[in-house]
Amino acid sequence: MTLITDITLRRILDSRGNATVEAEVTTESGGFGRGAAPSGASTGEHEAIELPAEEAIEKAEAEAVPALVGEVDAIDQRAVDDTLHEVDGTDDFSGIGANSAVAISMAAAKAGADELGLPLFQHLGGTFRGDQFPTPLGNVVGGGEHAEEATNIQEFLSAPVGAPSVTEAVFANAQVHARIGELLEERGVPANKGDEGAWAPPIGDDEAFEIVDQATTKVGDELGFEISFGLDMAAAEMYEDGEYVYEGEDNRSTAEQIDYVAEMVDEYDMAYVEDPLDENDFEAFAELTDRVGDRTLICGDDLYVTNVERLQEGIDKGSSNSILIKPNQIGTLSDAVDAIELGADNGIVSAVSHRSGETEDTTIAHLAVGAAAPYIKTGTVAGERTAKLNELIRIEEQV
Ligand SMILES: C=C(OP(=O)(O)O)C(=O)O
Ligand SMILES: [Mg+2]
Repeated sequence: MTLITDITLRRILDSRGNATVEAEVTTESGGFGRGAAPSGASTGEHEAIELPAEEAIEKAEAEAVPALVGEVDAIDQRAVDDTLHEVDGTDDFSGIGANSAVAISMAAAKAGADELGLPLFQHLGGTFRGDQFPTPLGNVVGGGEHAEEATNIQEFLSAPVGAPSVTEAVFANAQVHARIGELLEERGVPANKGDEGAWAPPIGDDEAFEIVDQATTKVGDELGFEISFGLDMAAAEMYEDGEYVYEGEDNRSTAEQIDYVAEMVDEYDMAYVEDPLDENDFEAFAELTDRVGDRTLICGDDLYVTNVERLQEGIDKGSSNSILIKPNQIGTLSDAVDAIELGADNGIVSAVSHRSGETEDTTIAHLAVGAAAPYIKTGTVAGERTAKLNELIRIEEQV
């Protein structure tokens, strides 16, 4: 037994400058772990509830800390996460806040790993994990809820599917990002950056497709392996009164949206499309997956919110062949792993993901390796993004 002996919660800054929750967990024999909650901007309607940081801390200090300290073994991640659910008493973590829950869950996992003297990915995944690395999906151009006056589509993602190692894939995405900067400059397009460090140029989606295609092809040719690309359309954010609203273009009906995405998949041979349709439209997702799911990944983020019940509905309806995994959408690492495993048992490919508001926390890099997720989406260049990417490079060196 290695009981948790202390939990400290505090407010720290996230990458947008907002307050978020950081947790520190200490165990009986000196194990220590620290975890911090990320925060989304284009959040799904069905996500677990993030409370204002101060309130989440107060509630967790009153309810969760006394139930964990001196009571639960830090190595037993299921027991930690079950306790968080019990004391919260709701099905969406609105009692203590999903931000407090996920920070404690991640800090306890790290304390457990420290206690065992194991890297976190191995504590999470077990002895036989650590030999499969995710392909990093790198946000290189974007707009939507992540940047003003930029593309309608939230994220254009470099996808180095042919990279021989995760290290080479990480560097490839950085090179694509740099190449896009040059292309924008050549075109005289002034480009700021969005919340995740992707270029946020004032151009239409069509031009962004062209530029990203050009950059991924060029860098892929230079490096000698395939770099495809993909999208996060975050379509729930565009969906108003039964139509997908595109600034500067005609709106699209659901049928037109499906046609548009299917055409773009084939025109650009895209590897991945996240949230192409509204977060409640399991049926439209299924129609699109039926059309193009044999040649690309159709991924549900806001559709599933890392929730096994929603994922089961998607499996039953054939809505997608991929799921995005965000631990803070559901509140604990155990719930996130359950979603990855339910997906894997049903041929659904997982992509473990950051949020647009992030911290230096690197847990998701370990989660992706420990759970053998085929993809990770965690940005390309900004410091809170490279924290995870650099951790993947270190993990690859260790195994
Ligand atoms: C990372 C994303 O953005 P956010 O964290 O704002 O939901 C996303 O939509 O996949
Ligand atoms: Mg998304």
